[in-house]
Amino acid sequence: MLPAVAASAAHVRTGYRAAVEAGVAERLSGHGRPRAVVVAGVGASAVGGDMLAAVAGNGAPLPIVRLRSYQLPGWVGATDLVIAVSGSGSAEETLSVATQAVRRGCSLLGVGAPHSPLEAVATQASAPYVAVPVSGESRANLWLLATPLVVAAAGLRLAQADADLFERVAKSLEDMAHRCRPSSESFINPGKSLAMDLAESLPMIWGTSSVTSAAAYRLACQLHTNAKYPAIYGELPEADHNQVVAFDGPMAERDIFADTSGRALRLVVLRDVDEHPQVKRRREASVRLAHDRGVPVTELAAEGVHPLERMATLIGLADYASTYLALGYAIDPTPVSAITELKARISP
Ligand SMILES: O=P(O)(O)OC[C@H]1O[C@@H](O)[C@@H](O)[C@@H](O)[C@@H]1O
Repeated sequence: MLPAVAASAAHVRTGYRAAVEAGVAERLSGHGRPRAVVVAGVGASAVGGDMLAAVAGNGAPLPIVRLRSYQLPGWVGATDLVIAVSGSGSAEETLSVATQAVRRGCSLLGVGAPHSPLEAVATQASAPYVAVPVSGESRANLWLLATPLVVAAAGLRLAQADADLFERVAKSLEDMAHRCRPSSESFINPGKSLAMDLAESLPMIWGTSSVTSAAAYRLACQLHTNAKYPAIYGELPEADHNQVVAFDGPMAERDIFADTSGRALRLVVLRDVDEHPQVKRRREASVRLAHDRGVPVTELAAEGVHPLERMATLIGLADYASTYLALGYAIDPTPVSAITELKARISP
């Protein structure tokens, strides 16, 4: 998994080139804006939808809906764009949605493995398809799958994203890869030190904007799949209306992992420069509340100007930390046997 994480910068460059070669921006800008954009995908392939929505931001002139299931909502029709993303090109939920989109006459854009069932659906519908050279698990190819979606957002004029931006993002992921390289010791390696913070804890991971919430969800999912580890995802302000009460609960009072004193619960807050002023106040107050109750807190700040750069700093770190946490527990980060077994159990 570590080599795949280290390849993130290369994946941004390859994903960008693939999207440009497939003419994504031109093909999407040629039709005028759709009424709504639906991004369909599950697991790691769905994260690009969160990233697209975050780069488009709150001021987006149309709804951007993330769909992580089988059925296209009834309101979706011919004036809408459905973007179907699947690393393998064969996730049943995504294929089901892509097929319904074609049947309803929606515009379709596919992103995923070449020569896959998803490519066949797109090709048969004469829809654009960005074939990216996915190798192994989709989560190890996030940037190959997500970068074309940001190119699509730029094509739809939902975000500013040019070649320079993708190069800056690639450089920032390279920088993270250097700082998190295996030979670098924990005290200067942010990936290892975050893994040490998370170890022996039940992390409650909060985003404070669409940018850092996308990264928070990615961190939680990477903890599950790489480290086979539980985590609770939340975002402010919503988490202040429910999850915050866990600061007073049993997980905050004792360490379920050991007989030693200490606390299981840990609050992990992913900060952003672009927070609603009330969310900023809520974040500061929540962190103080956690401190007052002795709940340990890890605060991480997204760095950069463009939302994609800010997501890259946190996602790059999340990918390393989750892999180092797995390795710290002597767990192989790559296999996901529970998912494989589950798929086998429901296969006809
Ligand atoms: O990413 P695709 O291939 O669409 O598959 C969807 C998801 O399937 C799951 O069961 C896992 O394997 C995920 O890593 C993957 O993202």
